[in-house]
Amino acid sequence: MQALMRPGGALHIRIDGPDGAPALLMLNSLGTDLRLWDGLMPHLSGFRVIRYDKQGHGLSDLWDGSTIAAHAADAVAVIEAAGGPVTLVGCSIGGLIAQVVAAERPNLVRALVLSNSAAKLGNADSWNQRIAAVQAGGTEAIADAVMERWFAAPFRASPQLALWRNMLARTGAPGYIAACRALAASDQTGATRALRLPTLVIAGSQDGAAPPDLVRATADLIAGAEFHLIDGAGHLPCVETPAAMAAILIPFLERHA
Ligand SMILES: O=C(O)CC1=CCC(=O)O1
Repeated sequence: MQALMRPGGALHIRIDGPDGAPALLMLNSLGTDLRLWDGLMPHLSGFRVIRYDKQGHGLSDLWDGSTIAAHAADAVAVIEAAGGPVTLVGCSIGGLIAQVVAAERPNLVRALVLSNSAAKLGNADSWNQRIAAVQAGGTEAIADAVMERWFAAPFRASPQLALWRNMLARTGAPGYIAACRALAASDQTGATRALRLPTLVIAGSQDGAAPPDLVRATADLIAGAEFHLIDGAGHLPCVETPAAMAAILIPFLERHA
């Protein structure tokens, strides 16, 4: 296991793939850890894949995770520790963090992939309601409702659902709440409209958290961005439909990473 020390604590990071291969930095969604990408990894053998647990998630400490800027600073530290420019692949809040890194540190970013993400996700009221529910009952209290947003019905009927539900329900309330506060306060619309780098945007037709129209509206902000809809996928296509996601992702990475 590998740790990256930050001023406030340790980030759990993992790097797979050959040194010298084009580097990808994977940025996880809310309530998940770096295992989010396990299903996609067999498709990414030609790349150096850098993953980490964001603050308050997985094995990483929590010290300052209540702003997107703090999470973006962690992502920049991971890129610098890994030695240089990467393609960012962010899912949901991970895509929001990616947009901030791309806007503020363009020299560190070759290309941008936003999966099931947007320049603004949800609104302050909905995040504050979620924070109140987690304060009252922990992440267990919201787990069933979140599974409905994460996955389409066929995946929810599979045995794997229990494991993803456990991942969420075992995420500590402080880290989860901090990330919700970051989401409540974040709107990247202006900065994302100014992005000028190769960008791929992916949506899932069954996504209950970042519906396709919202995701497409963010693609429309970025000059030249490619938009793809995965039919039948929910909020986490890297889990639910990794082969379909790879069929979109790999040609883009071969051109731009
Ligand atoms: O938990 C959800 O509803 C889905 C989600 C929103 C932001 C994120 O990262 O995941």
